[in-house]
Amino acid sequence: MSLRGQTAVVTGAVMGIGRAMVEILLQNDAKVALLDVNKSGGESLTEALGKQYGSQNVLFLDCDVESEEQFKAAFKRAVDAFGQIDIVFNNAGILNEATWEKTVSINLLGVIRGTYLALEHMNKTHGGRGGVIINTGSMAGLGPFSCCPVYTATKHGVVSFTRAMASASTVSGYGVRFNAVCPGFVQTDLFSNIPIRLGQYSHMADATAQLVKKMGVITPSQVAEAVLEMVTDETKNGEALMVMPKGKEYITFPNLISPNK
Ligand SMILES: NC(=O)C1=CN([C@@H]2O[C@H](COP(=O)(O)OP(=O)(O)OC[C@H]3O[C@@H](n4cnc5c(N)ncnc54)[C@H](O)[C@@H]3O)[C@@H](O)[C@H]2O)C=CC1
Ligand SMILES: CC/C=C\C[C@H](O)C(=O)/C=C/C=C/C=C\C=C\[C@@H](O)C/C=C\CCC(=O)O
Repeated sequence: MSLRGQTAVVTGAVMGIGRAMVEILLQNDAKVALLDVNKSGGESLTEALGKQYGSQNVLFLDCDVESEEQFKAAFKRAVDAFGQIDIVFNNAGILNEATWEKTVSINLLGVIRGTYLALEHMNKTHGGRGGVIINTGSMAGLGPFSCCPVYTATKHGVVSFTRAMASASTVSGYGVRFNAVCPGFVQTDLFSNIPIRLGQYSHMADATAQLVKKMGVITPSQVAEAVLEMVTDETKNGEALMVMPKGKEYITFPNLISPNK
């Protein structure tokens, strides 16, 4: 499906899953703003992408998702350059159980901040034209992952926030769909030096390596394809899509109000 005429904002866009998403969006004719803290990497990537897809279709914005001021300015610059925002991929995240407050700040607060700032431009009840917001959760957002409790908590938060926002949007008429992507292990930079990232849980690194061996590892492009499905399929709202080597699966959550349904 062509996304011609649509504009996307991707956080954590320079490497890994974010970078794969940027490429698939450009391949499908969207204009893309890349937000990241990696300024030099972002500038050189954007120059290369500009040569391939047209420099008018790609924009790098130096932005730390922990900073309200930088994030707000980045959305404004994206709107100034492209006219509107239709697609937001709140993807920036880290895994570090030692600096756990930073993990919460980037992985959860960054997603909430990105969502609220995006709504200022997209919300139909405030003059926006609607769209879709995809947040990066994880399989660690669906079940407990004992080697990284804080990372697990942030990803559960992302999944729950996304589902609640989907309901809030429907009830309130925002015209914005919300979905979460929940990958298993993905071959990226984040998936390196695991013992150090686990901090006080580094003694669980061997058990984690066994889990990785059992589950297998996917590529960033496989995740990007799953995200694209939730971007383009207008029936998808409030979904959590798990992505693993054996395939994709939309998660069914228990109905807590009418448990027998
Ligand atoms: N790699 C994996 O196995 C999995 C990763 N995820 C999630 O996917 C998302 C992306 O992770 P990866 O691509 O694996 O990581 P990565 O480390 O390859 O890329 C992360 C990108 O985010 C940027 N970034 C980091 N902090 C930032 C900040 N404060 N503001 C803006 N940009 C920032 C980095 O510069 C980098 O470009 C994260 O939310 C992660 O939790 C989810 C499931 C599995
Ligand atoms: C060490 C963490 C490596 C990468 C983190 C990556 O960012 C990520 O999010 C990967 C998640 C992969 C999760 C895979 C399976 C998770 C399963 C759990 O939800 C429950 C299953 C088993 C529990 C085993 C345990 O360690 O407690």
